[in-house]
Amino acid sequence: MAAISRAIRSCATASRWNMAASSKEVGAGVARAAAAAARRGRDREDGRRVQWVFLGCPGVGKGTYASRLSQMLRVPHIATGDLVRDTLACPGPFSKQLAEIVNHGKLLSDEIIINLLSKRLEEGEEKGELGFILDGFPRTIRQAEILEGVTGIDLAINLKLREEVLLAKCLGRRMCSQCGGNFNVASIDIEGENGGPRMCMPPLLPPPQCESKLITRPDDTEEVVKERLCVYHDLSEPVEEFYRARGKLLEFNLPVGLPESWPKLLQALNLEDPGNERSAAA
Ligand SMILES: Nc1ncnc2c1ncn2[C@@H]1O[C@H](COP(=O)(O)OP(=O)(O)O)[C@@H](O)[C@H]1O
Repeated sequence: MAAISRAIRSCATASRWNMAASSKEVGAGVARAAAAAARRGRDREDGRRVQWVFLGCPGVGKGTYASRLSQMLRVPHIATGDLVRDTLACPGPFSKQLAEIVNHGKLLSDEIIINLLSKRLEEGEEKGELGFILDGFPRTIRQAEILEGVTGIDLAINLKLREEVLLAKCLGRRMCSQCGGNFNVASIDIEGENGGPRMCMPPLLPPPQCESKLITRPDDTEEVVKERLCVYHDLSEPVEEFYRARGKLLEFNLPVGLPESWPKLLQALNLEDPGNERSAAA
């Protein structure tokens, strides 16, 4: 990890990322890569843990699924959006400058985001962390090239959901300012596409003690979410192709809510639900 964070930082600052390394692993089967990586993640004898990235539009649920998988596979869940929000919470000219960009739905420069990520990886390394699930990084081709040049990514999981659902989910997001819990007040019930089943997602409401303390992210307004979706299509969607060309992309269309999607995602990743493992062992 120390080597990775140092290398990422030096690539970013000196603009010397290794593009040659990026074409090495073309052809690895997605399912095989997923299964092998998952086995590594669950094998304590093997020093190597999974190194996965989550791709997908704002509001698709990257944070929810990345966080669940990271607990299951015992690797840190590193969300660059969280690193940015921690920085914004520290008052000063730098956070003011960042807020101007983030609250307009734009991406921060590759240099800024890579510095934040390198710092987080260094801190993790000091604590003995192994492997990672990145959420919200890479978001540009340049970020993907830098990452590929310094370490192997086993798998890129690309979550997909219809655009009108993404917008509703972002607008419904709430956080408790006291306990930090994440909720969603949106109640989604829309016609299926091409005669498919209706899409229903019930709200995830806060407990009574959090109700009066709910806050909304300043970048979760309709105008800014629409801008973030445009930025995703322009700058981040090409990253999907980057991993597809290397045989590392797992596309996953989220069926409906979490209870239905989670077991299907585990199935796509060749992972056993720990709940089922427990019942099998009993
Ligand atoms: N990899 C990145 N590159 C550039 N900017 C980033 C990156 N990750 C996060 N940010 C900034 O932080 C904001 C919030 O990120 P995140 O919580 O991941 O948003 P989203 O809900 O849109 O996926 C982004 O809109 C962007 O301004």
